[in-house]
Amino acid sequence: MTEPEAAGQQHRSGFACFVGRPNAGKSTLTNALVGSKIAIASSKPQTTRHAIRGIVHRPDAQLILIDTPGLHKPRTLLGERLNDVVRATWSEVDVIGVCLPADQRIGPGDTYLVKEIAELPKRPTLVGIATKADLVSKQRMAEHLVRIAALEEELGISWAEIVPVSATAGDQLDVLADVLSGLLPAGPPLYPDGEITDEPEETLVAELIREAALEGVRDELPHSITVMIDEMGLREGRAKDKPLLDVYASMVVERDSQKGIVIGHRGARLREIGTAARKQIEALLGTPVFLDLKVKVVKEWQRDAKQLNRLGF
Ligand SMILES: Nc1nc2c(ncn2[C@@H]2O[C@H](COP(=O)(O)OP(=O)(O)OP(=O)(O)O)[C@@H](O)[C@H]2O)c(=O)[nH]1
Repeated sequence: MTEPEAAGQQHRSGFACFVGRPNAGKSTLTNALVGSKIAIASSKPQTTRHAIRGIVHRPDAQLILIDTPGLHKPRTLLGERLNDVVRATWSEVDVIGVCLPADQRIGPGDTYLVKEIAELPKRPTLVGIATKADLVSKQRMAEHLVRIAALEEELGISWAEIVPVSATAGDQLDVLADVLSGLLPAGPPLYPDGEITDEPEETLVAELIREAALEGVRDELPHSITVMIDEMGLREGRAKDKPLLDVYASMVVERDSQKGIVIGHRGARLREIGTAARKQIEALLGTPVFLDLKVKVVKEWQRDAKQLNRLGF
């Protein structure tokens, strides 16, 4: 008998994702719940085809957090496909946590998202999460919670719970984890303990490079950049205690002008991106890294179905 069974509780397991406007605090919250340790396993998820961001292991529950890209007004084929992925993910999780930052008024961006969720044919359980609690007074938080509650009637949804939380201060994280776990179906753990994320290493590395490339230039390159890992592997002939990981990657942009932005004056930007990405990859994988970064222009890759398939979308 496992511990929770002995205590008369049922073990629960399932999937959740966080949604919210950009900067709502979704990533920070995910990291705070999962913890800083990122273990990479090569096994593919059996129960979902979506990217797993992290797994919260508890004696009484296993909460699997799924990553979704943001929902955008689609202007390109890629935009449409991403939105389809988002909706498919939303329909398959058990719980959606809607992140509504307490330091911002609830606005059209938030209601648009919640309306989209309200219109799903199969709607998961919803939890309202008032993020960034540390940034506001008690009184402002109270008003915010009232506004969140009012969305039920305005948009025709219902919250299973509304939870204020601060990911950075660590306040109420345990309450949120309890609430989310409690809403999962009864079932055994779906992943072995210790397995935190099961994205293939190459996907994570590509994501880190993309993050570094977008740092500071988000407005100039929205969605127009993708990263391909051309080759990745431990360098041969190195002493066991001195491994070096070689990563050859290409950043793919749509236009020559974007290539210029990524490369920067005399290659300064490209060097910055390389250094930032290399540090992140080293931190993630715990191995010194040699990173070779190229920039390629693939004209209009976002509109071209063949290119999209080649780039893995
Ligand atoms: N003070 C405070 N800041 C927070 C908290 N959570 C997130 N932030 C900050 O808010 C900013 C956005 O946080 P993210 O976690 O990146 O937000 P996100 O929703 O994942 O953003 P996108 O990836 O753009 O959708 C970052 O600067 C965080 O440091 C919090 O609980 N308190």
